[in-house]
Amino acid sequence: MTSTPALRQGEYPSAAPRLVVRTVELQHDVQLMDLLPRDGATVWTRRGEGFIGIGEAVRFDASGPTRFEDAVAWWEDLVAAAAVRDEVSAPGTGLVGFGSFAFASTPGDSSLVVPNVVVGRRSGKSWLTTVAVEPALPLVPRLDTLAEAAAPVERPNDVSFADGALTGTEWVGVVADAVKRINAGELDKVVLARDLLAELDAPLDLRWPLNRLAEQYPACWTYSVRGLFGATPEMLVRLEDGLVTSRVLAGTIRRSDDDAHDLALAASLARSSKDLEEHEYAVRSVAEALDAHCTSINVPESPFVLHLPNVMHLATDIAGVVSDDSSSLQLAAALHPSAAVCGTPTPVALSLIAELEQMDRGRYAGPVGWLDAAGNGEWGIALRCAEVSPSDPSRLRLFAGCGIVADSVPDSELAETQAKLVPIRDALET
Ligand SMILES: C=C(O[C@@H]1C=C(C(=O)O)C=C[C@H]1O)C(=O)O
Repeated sequence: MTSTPALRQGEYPSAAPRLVVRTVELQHDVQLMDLLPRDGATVWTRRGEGFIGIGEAVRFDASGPTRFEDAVAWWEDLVAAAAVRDEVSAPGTGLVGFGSFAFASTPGDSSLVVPNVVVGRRSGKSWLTTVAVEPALPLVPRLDTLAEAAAPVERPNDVSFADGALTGTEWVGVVADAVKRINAGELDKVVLARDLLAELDAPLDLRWPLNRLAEQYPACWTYSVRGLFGATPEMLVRLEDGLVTSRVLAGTIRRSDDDAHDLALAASLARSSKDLEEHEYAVRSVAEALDAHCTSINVPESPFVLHLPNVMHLATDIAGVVSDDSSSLQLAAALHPSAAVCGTPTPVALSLIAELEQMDRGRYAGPVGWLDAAGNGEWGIALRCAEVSPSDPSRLRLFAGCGIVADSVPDSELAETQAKLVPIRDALET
């Protein structure tokens, strides 16, 4: 498969590379995760549907405050120049890009990738898209050769975890500082995160945690883009044929091992004024940002409780009809950072995060997802994730954070981060 060197912001020639793209329907059903090669792939999947992407036809790397608009401009040029033969013509067929964006404007490290091969599956239909950079022609792989390339999955042998930027105790102190600043009237809500380091005795075979996450967290979107992988329960924005939806989460309670007790916990979460307040900030930030791009937004009056195997969240599904020609990536840019991962007011929360967390979030809590040439796409928030070190594939950083409001109890917030780290820790260990 051919691949071109990655282009950086400001480096790409004014004439975008001309891609030759071909999508064909597959006559038999596929198991996406069975097609993943050992040496990494792009993944976006939920309940067996979605995509896997192999190789890299072109990639755009961006950073800084203009990372989204630069990626949007690059994508528009790419779409305008591409020669596409699409025999399926549905959202996610033809030219598709996969992206992962840094949470913060600095230092930042964001990418949009077009794989050489994309296999997609949706509503019982499967398709294969191949991409080449002219003058090369797309190599149409046989799926059985892809499956053969998928060598047996290697299970991690030995994993050890260590504190990241701060110890648990130090982080509790930081949360206590944030509560004081909230009570002093500086801001209403801030989302504080911490990182954990993982070291394996050999380079990680990403297929191992990806398979675990997809199996164990079917309500979440399992993703992997350039070494950032996880299973997120939060959909920042989905755009399909003009209809926009968003799943906002904020307000969390840990699950017990007892289903009856969990029901009582879910009821207490739905009544908790602290969690409802935290949730309201997040819903409002998304609804206000979408309002500028939509007509007839529907925001349910009260949240429902989303049950995941490790935690339960207050959740609100917002829907609207887009009134301008924004693509899903432009909407994601408009919504980021929502108060679910940043706080209220946004600029104050952003600077408090930079001051208190003492770490670079990287692409954690940034948008991760895909878009097609028509602008359709899905952008989740990169949560419940780990980032593989680009220089050493046996080292990873894991992340988790919590919304802090006036009534937050620092020790409970630490316990909440531990519960949120369970999916990714288990996926590396079991
Ligand atoms: C920040 C994270 O999660 C976010 C914060 C939540 C909360 O504070 O209750 C809940 C879901 C997410 O919006 C994370 O998982 O790292």
